[in-house]
Amino acid sequence: MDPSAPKYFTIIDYVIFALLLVASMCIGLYYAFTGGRQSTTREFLFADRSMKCLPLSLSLMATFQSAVAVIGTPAEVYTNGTQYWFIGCSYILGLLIPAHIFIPVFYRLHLTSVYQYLELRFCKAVRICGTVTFIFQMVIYVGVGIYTPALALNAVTGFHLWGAVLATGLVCTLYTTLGGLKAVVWTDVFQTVVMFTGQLAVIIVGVQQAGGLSETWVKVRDGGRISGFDLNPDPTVRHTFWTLGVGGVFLMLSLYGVNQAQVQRYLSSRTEKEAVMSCYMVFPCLQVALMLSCLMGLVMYACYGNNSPLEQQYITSKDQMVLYFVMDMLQNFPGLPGLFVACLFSASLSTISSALNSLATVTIMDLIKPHYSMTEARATRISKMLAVSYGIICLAMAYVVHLMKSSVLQAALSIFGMVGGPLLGLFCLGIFFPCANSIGAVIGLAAGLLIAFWVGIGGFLSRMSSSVVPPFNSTYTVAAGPDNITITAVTALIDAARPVGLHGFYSLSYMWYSALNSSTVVIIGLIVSFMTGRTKGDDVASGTVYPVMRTARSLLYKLVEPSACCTSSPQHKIDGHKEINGNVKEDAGTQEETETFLPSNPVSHVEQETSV
Ligand SMILES: CC(C)(CO)[C@@H](O)C(=O)NCCC(=O)O
Ligand code: NA
Repeated sequence: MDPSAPKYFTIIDYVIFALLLVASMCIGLYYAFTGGRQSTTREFLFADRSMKCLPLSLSLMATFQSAVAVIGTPAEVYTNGTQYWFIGCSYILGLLIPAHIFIPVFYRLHLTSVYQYLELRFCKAVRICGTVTFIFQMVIYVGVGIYTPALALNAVTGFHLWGAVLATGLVCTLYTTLGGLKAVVWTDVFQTVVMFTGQLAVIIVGVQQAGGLSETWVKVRDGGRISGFDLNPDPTVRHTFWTLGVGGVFLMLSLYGVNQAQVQRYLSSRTEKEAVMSCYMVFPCLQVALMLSCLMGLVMYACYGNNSPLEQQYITSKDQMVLYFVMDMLQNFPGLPGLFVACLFSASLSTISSALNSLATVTIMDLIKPHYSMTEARATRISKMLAVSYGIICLAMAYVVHLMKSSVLQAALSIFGMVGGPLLGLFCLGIFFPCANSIGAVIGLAAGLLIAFWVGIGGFLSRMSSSVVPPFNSTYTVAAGPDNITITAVTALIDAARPVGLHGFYSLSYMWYSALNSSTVVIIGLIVSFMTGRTKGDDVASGTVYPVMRTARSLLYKLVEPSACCTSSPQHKIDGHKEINGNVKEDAGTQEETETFLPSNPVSHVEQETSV
């Protein structure tokens, strides 16, 4: 069989793919006609604040796990080995910190959007800056998310590119608009199952094709694809333990700590405890997702070795490799290519739907409702119209992404770092530094975004202009053979041309973008705050600052004298009365036992939502 021949779908493949879209639509319709029939913003945007932790954790994982991860990660592991897997280390702190710092602060404030926090802590202007930045980030990201699976499918099977883009965009917009957050979360659960099943099926068949488990292992080991800890401290090396394990923590914080899509899920939990639990349960889910995609890369290597289909010019980019592999290896298994394509689109649908719902939420809660008084029914109608509009905007964005060319994984993670990083810095400035003021916050955010785009775009352009040099430094030796000499030569060349000055700055690993940009916001924010008259402790709305020193002291106290652990709760300061839009609200968190705090009267939440 000619390996360069286009691979075609059988009828079963089309049926499986269609089933995915139909099932997702049905879940949307179900939630459109049950419960409160999506007639309030509380139901449409917050799933009645009644979600349990299991569906939430799967949904939290699915939100930032799109086709980008499903096809980008294996391609990365195929070309550069398993170093990327160390990003899994960053999940520990990247989830513990949100669970114990961000969730308690946000949940107890009964926020309607995470940007409302910025108004409580700083002022309205900071809130709007945060919202606009978020919208910008998510619209670009969704563009990448819609376009990626469609492009891969088109390149490998000849499936109509814009047909696939339109089908995903429209189906997703429809069920998001009809079924609200409940539909978004439950389709996420269903789609996660499809995603894992598809990946697992391909891995199993792939191992079989490669000649069994031990054969697979020997091939990837001999091919140098198993990477050890790379402890090179050089921040310009793309992937090392430090860039992934430490830089990755900041990336994770920007996604799982302060991103509206995720915070909205925490806020829609029945209780704070359930929100914290869901955050904990994301950990194993994310590890499974990471493992499956890394294994897929290894299996692919075991099957093709160094004769990649890219090398043989059957495909034109790294990002088409996974799908080519699936169509190539799974030809004799009718239905499996369809299952994998369903897996790919599941990954993207779950991302797009979360993004559309969160975009509608911030637009109505942060940009529209504070300025116009309106009835609940009208607000819900507008939210639905917003979800549709953002669906269309993101489709348009897919076309813009079509015009850019970059490895999708790096592109997506760079967007998170360049736009999500400064936002993370803004929230950290508010939560950890009581002295920071509004002017500091706005100028800090602006400075963070400026540095982000300077380094991000500078790096992109300088990589473009020097594209003869591979964009990565491989620190392990690739398979022994005559090629070794050229590889050594190239490595020496890279070392000789070790970037200095501005170029050193531009060649910063994209995995550090989040850390760099969030620190810029905090540092500039603090400097400006001190220059313009820092906020005095009493002027900060209570509940908006996390008592770092107090917590540290009580932790220390616990260590020294374990019996005294129950007498001092570190969270005393983040409760009490606080002002929301001029009304002093009773906060249930004033109770001594914050652990047992349950929102006893759900009706009061409705009032708060509509009062904003
Ligand atoms: C963001 C992480 C690292 C963790 O969630 C991972 O899911 C990932 O690499 N995502 C890439 C972006 C995407 O899949 O859309
Ligand atoms: Na997803």
